[in-house]
Amino acid sequence: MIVLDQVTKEFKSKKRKIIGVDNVSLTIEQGEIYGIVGYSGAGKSTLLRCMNILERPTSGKVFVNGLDLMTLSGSELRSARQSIGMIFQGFYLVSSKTVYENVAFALKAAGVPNHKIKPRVTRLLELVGLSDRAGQYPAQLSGGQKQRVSIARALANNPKVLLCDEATSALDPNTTKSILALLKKINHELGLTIVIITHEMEVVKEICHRCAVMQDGRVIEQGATYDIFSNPKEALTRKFIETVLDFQLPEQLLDSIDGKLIRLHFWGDLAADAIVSDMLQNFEVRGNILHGKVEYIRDEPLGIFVMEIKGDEKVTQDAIDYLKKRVSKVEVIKNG
Ligand SMILES: Nc1ncnc2c1ncn2[C@@H]1O[C@H](COP(=O)(O)OP(=O)(O)OP(=O)(O)O)[C@@H](O)[C@H]1O
Repeated sequence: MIVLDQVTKEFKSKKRKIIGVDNVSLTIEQGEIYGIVGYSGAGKSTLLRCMNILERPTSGKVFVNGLDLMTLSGSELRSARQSIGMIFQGFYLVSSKTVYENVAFALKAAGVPNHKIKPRVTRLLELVGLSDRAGQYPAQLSGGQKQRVSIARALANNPKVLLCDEATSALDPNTTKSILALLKKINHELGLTIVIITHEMEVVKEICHRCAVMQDGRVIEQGATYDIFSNPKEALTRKFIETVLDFQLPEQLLDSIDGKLIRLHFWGDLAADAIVSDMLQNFEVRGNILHGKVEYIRDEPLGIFVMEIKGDEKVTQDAIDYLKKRVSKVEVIKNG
């Protein structure tokens, strides 16, 4: 479990003071995958680095697994960091060492006796799907494979927490998916708490149980990923969501619509088609579905349909009221 209590990080240069993280309080539960999303400069990296005191907060408290990290001495902090693994966008593998040696190095540095190193590295390479690459050098690996080595290295000393700094940002979409699947597996099998910072909402949608949105050093919105996707409160959150769930209709089509245009949200397992066809049978209106899609947030369905309804004003309103009682959310986008 990670608790950040009113954490602020200021950077001072001769000329000015920059606030990287501004009074952030967050609780990340043991065993969850937590995403922190924001544009470049929002303070994500700084916040993540405050979680293992690679960046020492100017004020506030940081607790990881019950330890108050700000009060630890240098050597206590080094030992506490063994239970906090970290991976990066740039992998940071040692190019002159093989895959096996890169992982073994983390164990040697932690003082693990030699006879325990080989079985441990073998198990870790198996876990990340690289058993057949042990003797290869980083230059012989793809980006996804390099990230797998860095995950094995980060897990070497059995951490309870894994911090991921834009871990998939340098990878193509398919490789990103396979690395996210690996992180999901590790979270599930080892019960590891995973914190991911990213500017890609797709990453959050795919694997995060909960997430926070950052802007100008502050957390402006946080919650369960499904709630954030289905009912975002802040304009910036909506903007991030639109990068994944794009329901914009072409201007030309919008101009040609003379009925009422509505957007229907179906949360969970509501049967969208059945509800819409019931409405059309019960009310004398014509309906035309212009856009309809079911997306999966982690593994939970979220359906969004955009439709035009035409008919007598009163009957149309009754039809919309009928829908409001049956679907999760109805928005009138254009009044016609
Ligand atoms: N060492 C530093 N010295 C001075 N300013 C810094 C330092 N590190 C970060 N900052 C500033 O703090 C703010 C937050 O930066 P940070 O790197 O945490 O943002 P980010 O959301 O991770 O962005 P990116 O994805 O581009 O890394 C920025 O204004 C940045 O310029």
